[in-house]
Amino acid sequence: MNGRMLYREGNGSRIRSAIFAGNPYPPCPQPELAMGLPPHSDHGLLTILIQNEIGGLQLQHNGKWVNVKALPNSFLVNTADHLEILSNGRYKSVVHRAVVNNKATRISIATACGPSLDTIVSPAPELVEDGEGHHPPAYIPMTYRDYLELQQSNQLDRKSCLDRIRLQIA
Ligand SMILES: O=C(O)CCC(=O)C(=O)O
Ligand SMILES: [Fe+2]
Repeated sequence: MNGRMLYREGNGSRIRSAIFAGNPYPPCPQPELAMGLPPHSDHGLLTILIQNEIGGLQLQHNGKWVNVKALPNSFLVNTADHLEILSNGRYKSVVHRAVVNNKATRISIATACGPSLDTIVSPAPELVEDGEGHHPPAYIPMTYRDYLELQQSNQLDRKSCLDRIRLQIA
């Protein structure tokens, strides 16, 4: 069973949040017919992932799925949705998924590091050019709380949450 837990810490406007997710993937007799975790990108700024030595994480790169080697005693850091929004699209949120195997249990613990739930996440003003309009804001501002609710709702119509707030730039 997967578990998620929200942790908040800080004072005044500098409150931050971390959401821990424990993901166990038991062996599957027909791994080619199953998916451990479907393709998605993470909310928050960065995700820190710890995993045991059984591989299974794949990243999407140039339209292909690439296996991530599970290095012992290491943290893997993924860029997530709010870093893409804050950087106005300069840093892309990595799309990833977890596949299963028929030999051993894989375990991962992901920590999504984000702002406080009331923070309105929008492109940083320094990265939005108003004069010549080279980099107009590319995402609709939204509180972290509303973003989490949208991501967990059934209103995404098979789109990613990021696609729902991405503005079409002419
Ligand atoms: O198990 C993994 O490697 C990925 C976990 C993950 O993507 C998540 O919890 O968001
Ligand atoms: Fe993830």
